Formats: sequence, structure tokens, C-alpha cells
Amino acid sequence: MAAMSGKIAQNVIVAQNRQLGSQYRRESHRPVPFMSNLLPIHGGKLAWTCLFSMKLPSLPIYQSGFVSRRTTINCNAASSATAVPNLEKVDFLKLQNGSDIRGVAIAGVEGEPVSLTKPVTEAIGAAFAAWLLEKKKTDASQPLRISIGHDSRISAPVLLDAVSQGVAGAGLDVIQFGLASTPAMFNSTLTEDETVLCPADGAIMITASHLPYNRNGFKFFTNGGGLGKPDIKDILERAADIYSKFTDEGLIDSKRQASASVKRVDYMTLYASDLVKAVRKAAGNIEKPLEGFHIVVDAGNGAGGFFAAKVLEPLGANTSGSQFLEPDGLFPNHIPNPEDKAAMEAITQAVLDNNADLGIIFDTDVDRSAAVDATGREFNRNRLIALTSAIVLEEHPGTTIVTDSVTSDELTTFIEKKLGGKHHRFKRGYKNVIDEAIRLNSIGEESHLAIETSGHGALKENNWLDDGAYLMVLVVQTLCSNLLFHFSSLLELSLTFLFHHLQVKLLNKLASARTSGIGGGSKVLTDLVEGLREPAVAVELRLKIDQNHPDLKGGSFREYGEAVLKHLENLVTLDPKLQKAPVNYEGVRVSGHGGWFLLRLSLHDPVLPLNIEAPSNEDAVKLGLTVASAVKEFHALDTSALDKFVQPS
Ligand SMILES: O=P(O)(O)OC[C@H]1O[C@H](O)[C@H](O)[C@@H](O)[C@@H]1O
Repeated sequence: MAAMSGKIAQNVIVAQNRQLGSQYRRESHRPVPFMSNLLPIHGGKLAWTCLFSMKLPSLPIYQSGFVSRRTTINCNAASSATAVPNLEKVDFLKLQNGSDIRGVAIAGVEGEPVSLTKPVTEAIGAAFAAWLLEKKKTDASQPLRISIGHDSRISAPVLLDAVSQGVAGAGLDVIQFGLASTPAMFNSTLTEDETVLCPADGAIMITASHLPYNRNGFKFFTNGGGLGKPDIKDILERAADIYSKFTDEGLIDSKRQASASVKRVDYMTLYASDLVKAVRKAAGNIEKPLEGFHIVVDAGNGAGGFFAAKVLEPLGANTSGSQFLEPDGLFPNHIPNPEDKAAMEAITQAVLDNNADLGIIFDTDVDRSAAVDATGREFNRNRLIALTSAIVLEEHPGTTIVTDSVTSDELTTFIEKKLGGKHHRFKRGYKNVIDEAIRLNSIGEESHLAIETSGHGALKENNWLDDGAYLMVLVVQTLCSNLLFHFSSLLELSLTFLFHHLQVKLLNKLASARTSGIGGGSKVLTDLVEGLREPAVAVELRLKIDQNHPDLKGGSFREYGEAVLKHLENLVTLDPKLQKAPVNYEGVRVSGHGGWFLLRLSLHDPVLPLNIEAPSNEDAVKLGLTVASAVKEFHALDTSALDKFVQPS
């Protein structure tokens, strides 16, 4: 990778306590400026002007088997995450959300007490460090380094402070990136560039994706990819153990010394410039392949604002009219989520108001994306999958496209009849679809694309990395591909530029069409999904399970949800107008009345999401009534949205 201009922005003050006293003690800390002004943290609410402090040695040494040094880090400000004599009991395993950790980080929302406290977060940082040390089987002479980035959430600075303490307290070096995207964090484990202290041995992204402002969480990466469920469970078990010893002075080991460091680097500038180079290369080494294109970006006040100024503009695109690029963790404009109706309306309006060729929208941490064409037609959900499938199937005829469970029957027809591919509808969850595609390849079934209606997408050529921005690169490459797009160079670059791959792919498509003089705007993209039939009605209703309701009888919401699904399944078999999907991996999926519905358990919330698609409102209501009659005896379920939907208008 090329050297970046920003270089290392700063060394946060690191006091290396090589000669600690014989007692583990809570040192006093002299506040030292955090020097955030040296980092381009995109302004906005997270451009910390405050002083920020870390008091690392306030915790006992973690995991005595591997920690050989102790660290004192003085930044300035927020209080130490530690020195809490009577810590609350915490069920760490409840923080697991599939292959992520998620919790509540901001108090004030009724019924949602803070679960990601500073000590909990610090324990999680220490646990990841312990896990990584064990995985890498390193000798302690070379400290491992962990990169840490975050999205725009207002809890980010506090969690960054705490998780950094956990990592550095375990003797590992911390490299803070500031505001970053999830894909960039993974990429930092692959980047070979000492000016940004990469490759990192492990990476942590502080994010709760599109969830509300009060939540936050962690995603973890090594150069092997994102950690899976068993690893997350392992880390949480270690964290619980570390946490339980926080007040245990018996852990003190006088012989240990500390020399871990916390540094800050401007990684995102390097990362963005590498994406720019990727598109240029794929476009035949043209400096500004997007010249003449007007592309508006909506980052929803998440971390994706960089895509306009640092990727599209250097490529020649006009990005005027782009909106919500400034990070603001209260998300005042709309939820940063390409699945959200208001979010899609906002980017569509921006495209129309600006007569733009294309609109691009990201989620908070930029691993999901969607596009809007020049006519205001949305490329999200099934349409985005159809578009990406068309591009991938051009390159890999006959390949299997793995999707999540809420994709439409029409998408199957489109992929199989129009594009000649195979549609494998699997489970919800980006990790589920990616793992399934990898599994298929391992048993000899070729699959090049795993993609969710949520906008998460991963390509085999991109090492199965889940990257919304790379998806949009695919679009733009498509636009410029007819004359200039070289697949071999895309392949080569995509092995290097693992993230933002899908966005970049879409950008390429756009640029190639322009160069070859095919129509204006983004017609080339619209043409690619020609033939995808779409239902007149497509709704998702989310039925919440009240976890405190006596109907749960002390059981979990999952057990309750499973009971609802079983009951629905039994009812469906009694109705001759309905057919259960012959192959189904999640929930109850049923065809009938010209459409289908799927009721399933949410991956992480006490919710049963219900998707209904039908050729008319009347048919959709009929399907809805089937579900309504099945759930009416389940009093812990909030069925108000469904009741409203099936009500005669
Ligand atoms: O099951 P749901 O509540 O609809 O949420 C499902 C979503 O959960 C998380 O956000 C995952 O990152 C997504 O990959 C998944 O699509």
C-alpha cells in the first residue's frame, strides 16, 4: 500500500513503567492532552476537543499466564474505567449477539439499563487481548498490536477509553483510528504499512450498527476475518472471569512491568486513497473516471461521510447535495440503515432534488449500503441483490447466490430464470450467509456472492469480507466498465482492497457505461435488473415479545418465540390454501394467495419479524390474518402492528 500523507498523527502519551513497585497499586495520573486536533475526526459531535484520560493500571493484571508488562497511559479526561470496589453482577453471555457483542451504553431509555459499563468494556478489551495472545502464541518480546475504531455513537469516546485500557492493561499495544468503518478495521489487519502501524494483529470496531443511539457494541477481527460465535462466547467468558477479579488484590504480581502503548493514526485517509486507486486501476488507470457523474451520498450521520470527499471526489464525481455526512451519534435525520423506509426516502429525495446520476447510502459503520438510480428507483433489499447478482453472474455464470431468508420468490425467479444462476435462500444474518457460501464452496458448489436484504454483501473475490462500500464500488465499476473495466485488475485490486468493495464495484459499473456512451445517469444499472418482478405489497412488521410478561413463565423470549412459531406451523398445515416452503432454514415461511409470508425470531431482539409480500393489499391481508389468528393467544406478543395491518380500511 502506498504511503499516506497523514502518517502517524500522534503518540498518545505513554508512560512506560518499567520499574513498578512491589505492590500492584492504583497510580495517580497526570492529565495529558489527547491531541485530538491532529486527527481529522470529521468534525461533528465526535471531534473531541475535550481532554481524555486513561488510567490504565487501575486494574489488576489480567490473565496472569501471559501478561508480562504493565502500562501506564495518560491521556486526559474521562475517569478511569476501574477502581470500582463493588462491581455489579453482570451476565456477560447476554451481551453476545451472534458474532458481535451488543449492549446498552447510554442510560435514559426506559427498560434498557446500561449493560456496557466502563468496567465491563475494559474487561472485554482485556479478554480480547487474552484471546488474541493465545491464538497468536506470541512470545512477549514483540507486543501484539490491536487497532481500535468506532462509529459516530455518543458513547464511543467512553468505550474507546475503557476498551483501550483493557487491551493495554494486558500488555498489548493500542492503535486508535478514531472514526472508522467496520470494513476498514478488518482491513487494518491486512495493510502492510508501518506508517500507520499496520498490520494490526487484531482489530476492534466499536459499533452497534444501525441500532438506536443508546446501544453500542464490539466487532472483532484478525487477518483471518471477523470472529465467529464460538470465539465471541470464549471472549465473553474470559471477560466475565477478568471482571470477577477486578477487585481481587491477590492477582497482583510485583514482577510484571508495563510497556504497552496507545497511539493514534489517521488510517481512514490511507484506506480511502487505496479505494480511489482501486477504482482508477479498474477503470484503466484513468485519473478521474467519474468525471461528469453527479453522485450524492447519505451517511445518515454515521461513519460513512468520508466516501464523498475522500473517494468519489478524487475520482472526479460531483457530490454536491450529499447529506448527513457529519458524524452525529444521536442520528437526528434518520436511522442510518438502508433497510429503513425514511432513510431510503431521504436519499431518493436527494437524488431527485439534485438531478443526480446516483445516490449512495450507508449504515452507521459502513458495512451495509444501498443505491438509488437517477429516476429515484431504490436499489436496496431484493433489487440490490438482483443488481449485484447480475454483475457477479456476468463474471461467474451459473454461480450460486446465497441470500438471507427474507428475500422474495421473484428474486429466485430472476436469479435462476433470467440470470441463469442458482439462488440459495438461507438464514438472516450477514455472518450466516457468508459462512454458508464458504461452506458451499468447500463442498464443491461454487458461490461468489453472499448478500442480505439488509445491504450486507460479501464477495468470494474479496475474501468474503462484508463491506457495503465495496458493493458500491462494484456499481461504479459497472458504469465505467464497457470500455475500460478490466476484470483481472479488479480481481487483483479486490484482493488488496477488501472493504468498500461492493460500493466500489457498483461505481465501476457506472463509470464504464459513461465512458462507453451508454445512456446517461445510472440507466445501465436499471437495465441490469430489468425483469425482476416486484410485489405490489411488501411489508415487515416487528412483533415485540414482552420479556417481563407472566406468559413467559420464567422462560426465555426465544423459547416463547419458538412456541409461537410451532403453533403457526401447525395452523398452516390445516389450511389447504397455504403451502409451507419445502426448503426453509429459519422460521415459518408460507406461500399462498399469490404471495408469501415469513415469521421468524429476530437474531438479537425479543422480536418476531413478519415479512409479507403479495400481489395486492387484499392478498397481503389474507396472509396477515393467518398469522394474526395464530398469535392471538400469545399475550406477551405485541401484535398491534399486525392488528392494524389486517384491519379493514
Ligand atoms: O433479525 P433482525 O432483527 O431482523 O436483524 C437481523 C440483522 O441483525 C444484525 O444487524 C446483523 O448484523 C444483520 O446481518 C442482520 O440482518
